[in-house]
Amino acid sequence: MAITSRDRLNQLDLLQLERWAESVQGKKLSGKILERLPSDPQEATVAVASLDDHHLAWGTTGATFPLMSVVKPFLLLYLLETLGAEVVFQKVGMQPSDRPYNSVVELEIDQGWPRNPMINSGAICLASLLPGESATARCEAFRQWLNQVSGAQLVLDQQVLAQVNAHPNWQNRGITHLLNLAGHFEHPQLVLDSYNQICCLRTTVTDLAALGLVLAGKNPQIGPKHRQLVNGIMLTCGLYEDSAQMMAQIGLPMKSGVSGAMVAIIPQAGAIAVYSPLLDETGNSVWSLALLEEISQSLELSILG
Ligand SMILES: NC(=O)CC[C@H](N)C(=O)O
Repeated sequence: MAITSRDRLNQLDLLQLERWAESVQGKKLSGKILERLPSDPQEATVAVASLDDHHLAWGTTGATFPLMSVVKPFLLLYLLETLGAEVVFQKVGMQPSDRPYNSVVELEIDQGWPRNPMINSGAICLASLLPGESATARCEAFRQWLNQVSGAQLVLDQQVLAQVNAHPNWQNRGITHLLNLAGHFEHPQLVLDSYNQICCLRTTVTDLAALGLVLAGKNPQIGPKHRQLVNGIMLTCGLYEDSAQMMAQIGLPMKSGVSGAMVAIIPQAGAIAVYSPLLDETGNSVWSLALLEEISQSLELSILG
Protein backbone atom coordinates (compact mmCIF):
# COMPACT_ATOMS: atom_id res chain seq x y z
CA MET A 1 0.00 0.00 0.00
CA ALA A 2 1.41 3.46 -0.94
CA ILE A 3 2.93 5.56 1.87
CA THR A 4 0.81 8.69 2.37
CA SER A 5 1.69 12.20 3.56
CA ARG A 6 -0.11 11.29 6.78
CA ASP A 7 2.19 8.25 7.23
CA ARG A 8 5.26 10.41 6.60
CA LEU A 9 4.10 13.00 9.15
CA ASN A 10 3.44 10.21 11.67
CA GLN A 11 6.93 8.81 11.15
CA LEU A 12 8.73 12.15 11.47
CA ASP A 13 11.00 12.34 14.54
CA LEU A 14 12.31 15.30 16.49
CA LEU A 15 15.92 14.67 15.45
CA GLN A 16 15.01 15.07 11.76
CA LEU A 17 12.91 18.18 12.46
CA GLU A 18 15.83 19.65 14.39
CA ARG A 19 18.22 18.91 11.49
CA TRP A 20 15.96 20.80 9.05
CA ALA A 21 15.50 23.73 11.44
CA GLU A 22 19.22 24.03 12.07
CA SER A 23 20.06 23.77 8.37
CA VAL A 24 17.66 26.64 7.61
CA GLN A 25 19.14 28.66 10.49
CA GLY A 26 22.55 28.01 8.95
CA LYS A 27 21.42 29.92 5.84
CA LYS A 28 21.53 33.17 7.90
CA LEU A 29 18.41 34.50 6.17
CA SER A 30 17.73 38.23 6.56
CA GLY A 31 14.45 39.96 7.21
CA LYS A 32 12.89 42.88 9.07
CA ILE A 33 10.72 42.97 12.18
CA LEU A 34 7.53 45.05 11.83
CA GLU A 35 8.17 48.22 13.87
CA ARG A 36 4.70 48.32 15.39
CA LEU A 37 5.08 44.76 16.70
CA PRO A 38 8.36 44.66 18.67
CA SER A 39 9.60 41.06 19.07
CA ASP A 40 12.74 39.01 19.63
CA PRO A 41 14.50 38.30 16.30
CA GLN A 42 16.15 35.24 17.84
CA GLU A 43 12.85 33.46 18.39
CA ALA A 44 12.28 30.61 15.95
CA THR A 45 10.01 27.66 16.54
CA VAL A 46 8.02 25.03 14.64
CA ALA A 47 5.29 22.55 15.54
CA VAL A 48 4.20 19.60 13.38
CA ALA A 49 0.91 17.79 14.08
CA SER A 50 -0.75 14.86 12.32
CA LEU A 51 -4.41 13.86 12.34
CA ASP A 52 -3.29 10.78 14.29
CA ASP A 53 -2.12 12.96 17.20
CA HIS A 54 1.59 12.68 16.41
CA HIS A 55 2.99 16.02 17.67
CA LEU A 56 6.51 17.43 17.46
CA ALA A 57 7.81 20.88 18.43
CA TRP A 58 11.27 22.44 18.18
CA GLY A 59 12.88 25.78 19.10
CA THR A 60 11.56 28.53 21.42
CA THR A 61 8.30 26.60 21.72
CA GLY A 62 7.11 28.71 24.66
CA ALA A 63 7.05 31.85 22.47
CA THR A 64 3.63 33.49 22.21
CA PHE A 65 2.67 35.77 19.34
CA PRO A 66 -0.43 37.44 17.87
CA LEU A 67 -2.02 35.65 14.91
CA MET A 68 -2.36 38.88 12.89
CA SER A 69 -3.30 37.80 9.33
CA VAL A 70 -3.02 34.12 10.17
CA VAL A 71 -6.46 34.66 11.74
CA LYS A 72 -8.02 35.34 8.31
CA PRO A 73 -8.60 31.74 7.13
CA PHE A 74 -10.18 30.96 10.50
CA LEU A 75 -12.39 34.06 10.29
CA LEU A 76 -13.51 32.81 6.87
CA LEU A 77 -14.17 29.29 8.24
CA TYR A 78 -16.15 30.67 11.21
CA LEU A 79 -18.37 32.79 8.94
CA LEU A 80 -18.86 29.94 6.45
CA GLU A 81 -19.95 27.69 9.31
CA THR A 82 -22.09 30.41 10.94
CA LEU A 83 -23.66 32.20 7.93
CA GLY A 84 -23.03 29.98 4.89
CA ALA A 85 -21.06 30.50 1.67
CA GLU A 86 -23.80 32.47 -0.12
CA VAL A 87 -23.76 35.27 2.46
CA VAL A 88 -19.96 35.28 2.77
CA PHE A 89 -19.19 35.50 -0.95
CA GLN A 90 -21.62 38.38 -1.43
CA LYS A 91 -19.05 40.34 0.63
CA VAL A 92 -15.73 39.12 -0.81
CA GLY A 93 -14.29 37.44 -3.90
CA MET A 94 -11.87 34.55 -4.45
CA GLN A 95 -9.53 36.45 -6.78
CA PRO A 96 -5.74 36.49 -6.05
CA SER A 97 -4.25 39.90 -5.31
CA ASP A 98 -1.12 41.31 -6.94
CA ARG A 99 -0.51 44.25 -4.62
CA PRO A 100 0.45 44.45 -0.92
CA TYR A 101 -1.90 42.95 1.66
CA ASN A 102 -3.02 46.41 2.84
CA SER A 103 -3.29 48.06 -0.58
CA VAL A 104 -5.94 50.78 -0.82
CA VAL A 105 -5.16 51.26 -4.52
CA GLU A 106 -6.20 47.72 -5.41
CA LEU A 107 -9.56 48.25 -3.66
CA GLU A 108 -10.03 51.50 -5.58
CA ILE A 109 -9.17 49.79 -8.89
CA ASP A 110 -11.73 47.10 -8.01
CA GLN A 111 -14.32 49.81 -7.21
CA GLY A 112 -14.65 48.82 -3.57
CA TRP A 113 -14.91 45.06 -4.17
CA PRO A 114 -12.50 43.08 -1.93
CA ARG A 115 -10.71 40.47 -4.06
CA ASN A 116 -10.28 37.80 -1.42
CA PRO A 117 -10.54 37.13 2.35
CA MET A 118 -6.74 36.84 2.84
CA ILE A 119 -5.94 40.52 2.22
CA ASN A 120 -6.96 43.30 4.60
CA SER A 121 -9.84 44.60 2.49
CA GLY A 122 -11.45 41.15 2.40
CA ALA A 123 -10.89 40.40 6.09
CA ILE A 124 -12.09 43.84 7.21
CA CYS A 125 -15.21 43.40 5.08
CA LEU A 126 -15.81 39.95 6.60
CA ALA A 127 -15.30 41.38 10.10
CA SER A 128 -18.54 43.31 9.46
CA LEU A 129 -20.35 39.96 9.42
CA LEU A 130 -19.09 38.84 12.85
CA PRO A 131 -22.03 38.18 15.16
CA GLY A 132 -22.09 40.44 18.25
CA GLU A 133 -23.03 43.98 19.33
CA SER A 134 -19.50 45.25 20.07
CA ALA A 135 -15.98 44.55 18.84
CA THR A 136 -15.22 42.87 22.16
CA ALA A 137 -18.34 40.68 22.01
CA ARG A 138 -17.61 39.73 18.39
CA CYS A 139 -13.98 38.83 19.10
CA GLU A 140 -14.93 36.89 22.23
CA ALA A 141 -17.60 34.80 20.43
CA PHE A 142 -15.10 34.04 17.65
CA ARG A 143 -12.33 33.23 20.15
CA GLN A 144 -14.55 30.81 22.08
CA TRP A 145 -15.69 29.08 18.87
CA LEU A 146 -12.10 28.71 17.63
CA ASN A 147 -10.91 27.28 20.97
CA GLN A 148 -13.90 24.91 21.07
CA VAL A 149 -13.40 23.46 17.56
CA SER A 150 -9.59 23.19 17.86
CA GLY A 151 -8.77 22.66 21.54
CA ALA A 152 -6.44 25.68 21.33
CA GLN A 153 -6.30 28.26 24.12
CA LEU A 154 -6.28 31.55 22.25
CA VAL A 155 -6.39 34.71 24.35
CA LEU A 156 -6.84 38.34 23.32
CA ASP A 157 -3.49 40.12 23.78
CA GLN A 158 -4.58 43.46 25.25
CA GLN A 159 -1.02 44.82 25.14
CA VAL A 160 -0.64 44.15 21.41
CA LEU A 161 -4.16 45.52 20.82
CA ALA A 162 -3.13 48.74 22.58
CA GLN A 163 -0.03 48.92 20.33
CA VAL A 164 -2.19 48.38 17.24
CA ASN A 165 -4.70 51.04 18.35
CA ALA A 166 -1.88 53.50 19.12
CA HIS A 167 -0.72 53.22 15.49
CA PRO A 168 -2.90 55.25 13.05
CA ASN A 169 -2.62 52.60 10.28
CA TRP A 170 -3.89 54.95 7.55
CA GLN A 171 -3.97 52.06 5.07
CA ASN A 172 -6.58 50.16 7.07
CA ARG A 173 -8.54 53.32 7.79
CA GLY A 174 -8.58 54.04 4.06
CA ILE A 175 -9.68 50.49 3.26
CA THR A 176 -12.46 50.63 5.85
CA HIS A 177 -13.65 54.02 4.55
CA LEU A 178 -13.79 52.77 0.94
CA LEU A 179 -15.69 49.63 1.98
CA ASN A 180 -18.15 51.79 3.93
CA LEU A 181 -18.59 54.10 0.90
CA ALA A 182 -19.17 51.04 -1.32
CA GLY A 183 -22.08 50.14 0.98
CA HIS A 184 -20.64 46.89 2.40
CA PHE A 185 -21.42 47.92 5.98
CA GLU A 186 -22.29 50.79 8.33
CA HIS A 187 -20.40 51.63 11.57
CA PRO A 188 -16.88 51.54 10.06
CA GLN A 189 -15.15 52.04 13.43
CA LEU A 190 -16.94 49.02 14.92
CA VAL A 191 -15.86 46.94 11.91
CA LEU A 192 -12.22 48.08 12.09
CA ASP A 193 -12.11 47.54 15.87
CA SER A 194 -13.52 44.02 15.39
CA TYR A 195 -10.86 43.25 12.76
CA ASN A 196 -8.05 44.63 14.93
CA GLN A 197 -9.17 42.62 17.95
CA ILE A 198 -9.27 39.25 16.17
CA CYS A 199 -5.80 39.94 14.69
CA CYS A 200 -4.52 40.30 18.26
CA LEU A 201 -5.55 36.82 19.41
CA ARG A 202 -2.36 35.37 20.91
CA THR A 203 -1.17 31.78 20.50
CA THR A 204 1.82 29.41 20.47
CA VAL A 205 3.06 27.21 17.60
CA THR A 206 1.56 24.16 19.31
CA ASP A 207 -1.88 25.76 19.44
CA LEU A 208 -1.51 27.17 15.92
CA ALA A 209 -0.83 23.62 14.69
CA ALA A 210 -4.04 22.56 16.48
CA LEU A 211 -5.92 25.30 14.62
CA GLY A 212 -4.37 24.03 11.38
CA LEU A 213 -5.60 20.48 12.10
CA VAL A 214 -9.17 21.81 11.89
CA LEU A 215 -8.53 22.77 8.26
CA ALA A 216 -6.78 19.43 7.69
CA GLY A 217 -9.99 17.61 8.66
CA LYS A 218 -9.57 16.87 12.37
CA ASN A 219 -12.99 18.09 13.43
CA PRO A 220 -15.98 16.22 11.91
CA GLN A 221 -18.29 19.13 12.87
CA ILE A 222 -16.60 21.30 10.20
CA GLY A 223 -18.04 20.75 6.70
CA PRO A 224 -15.61 19.40 4.04
CA LYS A 225 -16.91 21.93 1.51
CA HIS A 226 -16.04 24.81 3.84
CA ARG A 227 -12.56 23.36 4.52
CA GLN A 228 -12.02 23.08 0.75
CA LEU A 229 -13.05 26.70 0.20
CA VAL A 230 -10.69 27.96 2.91
CA ASN A 231 -7.76 25.75 1.86
CA GLY A 232 -8.25 26.62 -1.81
CA ILE A 233 -8.24 30.36 -1.13
CA MET A 234 -5.20 29.99 1.15
CA LEU A 235 -3.39 28.12 -1.64
CA THR A 236 -3.99 30.89 -4.19
CA CYS A 237 -4.11 33.99 -1.96
CA GLY A 238 -2.61 33.18 1.47
CA LEU A 239 0.85 34.69 0.86
CA TYR A 240 -0.42 37.76 -1.02
CA GLU A 241 1.48 38.61 -4.21
CA ASP A 242 3.93 35.73 -3.55
CA SER A 243 1.14 33.12 -3.39
CA ALA A 244 1.50 31.75 -6.94
CA GLN A 245 5.29 31.31 -6.61
CA MET A 246 4.98 29.65 -3.18
CA MET A 247 2.16 27.41 -4.43
CA ALA A 248 4.56 26.15 -7.13
CA GLN A 249 7.54 25.87 -4.75
CA ILE A 250 5.80 24.41 -1.69
CA GLY A 251 2.40 23.22 -2.89
CA LEU A 252 0.44 23.60 0.36
CA PRO A 253 -2.34 25.93 1.55
CA MET A 254 -0.48 28.47 3.74
CA LYS A 255 -1.25 31.69 5.61
CA SER A 256 1.24 34.22 6.93
CA GLY A 257 1.01 37.09 9.42
CA VAL A 258 3.20 40.13 10.10
CA SER A 259 3.89 38.87 13.62
CA GLY A 260 6.01 36.21 11.86
CA ALA A 261 3.48 33.41 12.28
CA MET A 262 2.74 30.96 9.47
CA VAL A 263 0.55 27.88 9.17
CA ALA A 264 0.56 25.22 6.42
CA ILE A 265 -2.22 22.68 5.93
CA ILE A 266 -1.72 19.14 4.65
CA PRO A 267 -5.36 18.14 3.99
CA GLN A 268 -6.34 14.75 5.47
CA ALA A 269 -2.85 14.49 7.00
CA GLY A 270 -1.87 17.30 9.40
CA ALA A 271 -0.56 20.83 9.83
CA ILE A 272 2.69 22.69 10.40
CA ALA A 273 2.94 25.94 12.39
CA VAL A 274 6.04 28.11 12.35
CA TYR A 275 7.03 31.37 14.06
CA SER A 276 9.97 33.68 13.38
CA PRO A 277 9.40 37.48 13.33
CA LEU A 278 11.85 38.35 10.52
CA LEU A 279 9.75 39.33 7.49
CA ASP A 280 10.43 39.71 3.76
CA GLU A 281 9.21 42.66 1.67
CA THR A 282 5.79 41.04 1.18
CA GLY A 283 5.25 40.60 4.93
CA ASN A 284 5.88 36.84 5.03
CA SER A 285 8.23 35.24 7.59
CA VAL A 286 11.52 34.44 5.84
CA TRP A 287 12.64 31.61 8.13
CA SER A 288 9.14 30.09 8.28
CA LEU A 289 8.87 29.96 4.47
CA ALA A 290 12.33 28.39 4.11
CA LEU A 291 11.59 25.75 6.75
CA LEU A 292 8.18 24.91 5.29
CA GLU A 293 9.77 24.48 1.87
CA GLU A 294 12.42 22.17 3.37
CA ILE A 295 9.85 20.04 5.22
CA SER A 296 7.34 19.91 2.37
CA GLN A 297 9.97 18.86 -0.16
CA SER A 298 11.72 16.36 2.14
CA LEU A 299 8.45 14.69 3.18
CA GLU A 300 6.82 15.11 -0.27
CA LEU A 301 3.82 16.80 1.33
CA SER A 302 2.80 18.94 -1.65
CA ILE A 303 -0.83 18.40 -2.66
CA LEU A 304 0.17 19.25 -6.26
CA GLY A 305 2.84 16.60 -6.84
N1 LIG B 1 -0.37 40.77 7.02
C1 LIG B 1 -0.76 40.96 8.28
O1 LIG B 1 -0.51 40.17 9.18
C2 LIG B 1 -1.49 42.26 8.55
C3 LIG B 1 -2.33 42.20 9.82
C4 LIG B 1 -2.46 43.51 10.52
N2 LIG B 1 -3.54 43.44 11.51
C5 LIG B 1 -2.79 44.64 9.54
O2 LIG B 1 -3.95 44.82 9.23
O3 LIG B 1 -1.93 45.33 9.06
